[in-house]
Amino acid sequence: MSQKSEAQVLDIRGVNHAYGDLKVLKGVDLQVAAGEVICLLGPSGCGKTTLLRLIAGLEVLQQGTISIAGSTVASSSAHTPPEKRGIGFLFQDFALFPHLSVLENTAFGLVSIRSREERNNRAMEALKRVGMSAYAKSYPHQLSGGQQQRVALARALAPRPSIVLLDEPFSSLDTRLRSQVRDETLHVLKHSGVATVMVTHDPEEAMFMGDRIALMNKGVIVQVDGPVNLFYRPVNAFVATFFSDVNRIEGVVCQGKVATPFGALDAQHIQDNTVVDVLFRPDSLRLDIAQCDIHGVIGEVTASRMLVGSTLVHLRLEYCAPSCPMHVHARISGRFPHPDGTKLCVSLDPDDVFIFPIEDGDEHDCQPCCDVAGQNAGLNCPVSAHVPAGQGL
Ligand SMILES: Nc1ncnc2c1ncn2[C@@H]1O[C@H](COP(=O)(O)OP(=O)(O)OP(=O)(O)O)[C@@H](O)[C@H]1O
Repeated sequence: MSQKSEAQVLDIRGVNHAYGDLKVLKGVDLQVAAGEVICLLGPSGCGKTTLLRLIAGLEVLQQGTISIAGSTVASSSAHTPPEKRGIGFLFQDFALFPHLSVLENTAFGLVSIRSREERNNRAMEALKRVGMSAYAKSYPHQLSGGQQQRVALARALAPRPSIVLLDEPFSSLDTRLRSQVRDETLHVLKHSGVATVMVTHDPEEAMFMGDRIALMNKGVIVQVDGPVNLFYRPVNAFVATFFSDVNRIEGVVCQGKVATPFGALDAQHIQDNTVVDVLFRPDSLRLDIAQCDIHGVIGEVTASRMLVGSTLVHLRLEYCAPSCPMHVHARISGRFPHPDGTKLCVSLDPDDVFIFPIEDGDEHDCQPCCDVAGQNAGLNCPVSAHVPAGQGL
């Protein structure tokens, strides 16, 4: 390993990787600091596992460099084998050896320690950290899924690695156990001060676990940021739609504005005639049994469904009807008392709206349309759709 003086524990620069003609990673840069948990998130096939395998050394790097704790472990001319990279692994299926006890499993990666007693002490220390020391003599088949996961975490941490790599570590656990185990895992990782890279395809899990999230799409990191910025300051429609359901209105910027049922929204930063997505989350809509002012539009409840702690309300907006029928979802906290068919005033806080040019959209000429009051507003008539979370646009 060649020496470098890098402040970050993990430093990935300019990584490109292909399987035959399939370009899987395209110019990936990523840095991870000690004690930081970073989640690689993205749709199936975007390249998360390939990136993790390259960091681990399970895949030979084709282009770029990967440095760990200041040493280059992979480049076009160097490949440090996985066992010499100072990495701990935690896989989906935990990969515990069935014929070894919990203590023996945990001590497995400590071969560099000659003294058996010292190895066992170190393994016990790791088991204590995850609350499993009382099970040291048990075998994996005698443990629950959550206990097996804790042993696997102890085994990953026992050699005191600089980085732990976790590949969908909670996916084999049922929903209730999963939230408990991931909470415990987060505390253990943060307490140990190790740098962590975790692959997940679940946005909520990434937000729960990650100090930062690298959101990937088609082999590229689209945005790497803290969960709050990803949620409230998405760089494009893909990011905005990945973390929650959104309502989508397609419109055209005319005179620096885009027409919506909630009034003409400011889009000065986008060129006139550009086709745009206007995106807003269901919980950004306000529903009132009251007269609408210029910022609201009448909506008829077509259905409502109680979810955990909130209700999703389906609404048909009376906007330019029948030429622009609009279906939107609102999410209100707790129970929704109104039956289907109720007419409500639906309004939207303009600060909760994201407007992005549609990347492959054609330019449209501005055509006269109607405003909230049904008058000609000189703006294009938009169309609406609802985008489920995790799909991306
Ligand atoms: N060994 C391989 N040989 C050929 N193609 C591969 C190989 N491994 C992965 N791929 C392809 O590379 C692309 C990226 O795969 P990768 O497993 O990195 O994605 P991912 O984001 O982890 O997906 P998932 O969430 O479904 O696991 C996919 O199209 C996959 O089919």
